[in-house]
Amino acid sequence: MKIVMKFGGTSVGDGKRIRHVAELLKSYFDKGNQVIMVTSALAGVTDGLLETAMAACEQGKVSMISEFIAGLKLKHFNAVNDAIDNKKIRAEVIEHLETKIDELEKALIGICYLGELTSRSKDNISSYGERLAAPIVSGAIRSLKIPSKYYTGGEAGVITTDSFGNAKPLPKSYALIHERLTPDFKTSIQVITGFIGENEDGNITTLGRSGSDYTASIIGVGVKADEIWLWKEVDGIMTANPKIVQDAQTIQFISYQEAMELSSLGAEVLHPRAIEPSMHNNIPVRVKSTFKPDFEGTLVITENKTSKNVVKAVSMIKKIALVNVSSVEMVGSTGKVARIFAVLADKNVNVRLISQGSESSISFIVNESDRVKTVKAIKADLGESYNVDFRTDVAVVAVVGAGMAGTPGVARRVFTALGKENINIIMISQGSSEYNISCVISSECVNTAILALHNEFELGKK
Ligand SMILES: Nc1ncnc2c1ncn2[C@@H]1O[C@H](COP(=O)(O)OP(=O)(O)O)[C@@H](O)[C@H]1O
Ligand SMILES: N[C@@H](CC(=O)OP(=O)(O)O)C(=O)O
Repeated sequence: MKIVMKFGGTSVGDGKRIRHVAELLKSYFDKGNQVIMVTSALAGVTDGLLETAMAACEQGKVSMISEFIAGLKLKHFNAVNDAIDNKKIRAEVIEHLETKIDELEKALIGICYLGELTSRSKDNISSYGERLAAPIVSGAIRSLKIPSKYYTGGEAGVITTDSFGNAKPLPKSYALIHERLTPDFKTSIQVITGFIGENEDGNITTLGRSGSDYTASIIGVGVKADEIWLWKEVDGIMTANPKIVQDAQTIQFISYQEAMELSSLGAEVLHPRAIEPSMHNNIPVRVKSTFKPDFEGTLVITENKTSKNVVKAVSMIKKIALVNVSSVEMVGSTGKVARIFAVLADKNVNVRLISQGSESSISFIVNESDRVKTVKAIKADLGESYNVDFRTDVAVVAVVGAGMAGTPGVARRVFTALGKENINIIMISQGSSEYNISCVISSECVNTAILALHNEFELGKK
């Protein structure tokens, strides 16, 4: 079988875990599978890079950069020592990392002096997490006597749009990936950096936070994989975030559509766009635990195998703002709502849920970090006769499942379960697919709400 396997940041969190990942890859390769690996950065590294770049821009302290670089070196050199036995390979990898880390240090010092951090330089800096991880993983595989090469996303053929921080692959990527990766497919395990691509001018771009899942899907389509496996720290896609609901269960089968809805409604287990390329090419996606390789996890496929559950999972979105726009000018006139969303699209604001209560008002959810930009943009474009305000003390809870379509009474059960816990529903939204019902509630109640909905739809242990 031809399998693209992606390992997340926790799975490659340190040298011991990388060694475990290399052994896992070898075991599948030895069984006669053709395996390509997509790696994330070591856990916490992307956050550290972005925080340091922001601090460099705002505070301009070069001393702070030396401290960060020392920590980064230690983390990666320790990982090399724990993951790779072969001394020659170790030395090669360390030498490569030294060069890359020096390059990164210079870039960060440049940001200090310039006091400027463009979205292009932000992508360049944040790409180092994966660019430091890939040589270690590839070295660990070679140390197990399996040939391996590593590539950045761009080198592998992931050529993207220019939208730094949120880039999408250009259609030509798929043929390029095929051309570049196929020759060595059978004889080696190739390691590709997740999360990053390259625009047509050769600048590094990123596919959005947690974008390595998306890379795996893109590479899977390019090499015409039989399956794409996303290895995680959890047992698959579960009925709720297992960190919040203790008796959350692994969902054995889920459709592409349901998985997409679930991830866009806050289940951090998948990047929201990760499923799209696989879905269009009908490639099954398996979500598995690195710590329990024999457990099957979740299979994401076209046809949803029948499930007696109307609702498959519950999810939540935090760190959001609820924006309300109202004006009498909206009553009986056309194009005003379109204009609001056109303004937001122009400012790159992602609108996550929408609800129109009456002709004179509309409410929607944006990421908390976009709240001020949103209000300013609407006021600037539509004028002072528009009343725009926001609140940030809110969260979204959602129930997701294809079985909801055409099944009466689901909304009643959602509202009753929340009502029993005295939770006030501020806004409701349901897509016409009827695959989800989402409610905006006070953020203090979010965990209680998730538990109440998980119980109401009997998603826990039977
Ligand atoms: N419905 C869900 N099922 C499984 N995990 C979930 C769900 N909702 C949120 N999560 C969280 O998603 C994370 C996924 O695992 P992780 O190994 O961190 O993935 P990655 O490193 O690929 O981003 C876990 O931390 C888990 O708590
Ligand atoms: N390292 C990137 C990309 C990624 O996908 O990471 P992870 O697989 O650990 O979510 C990030 O932190 O956003």
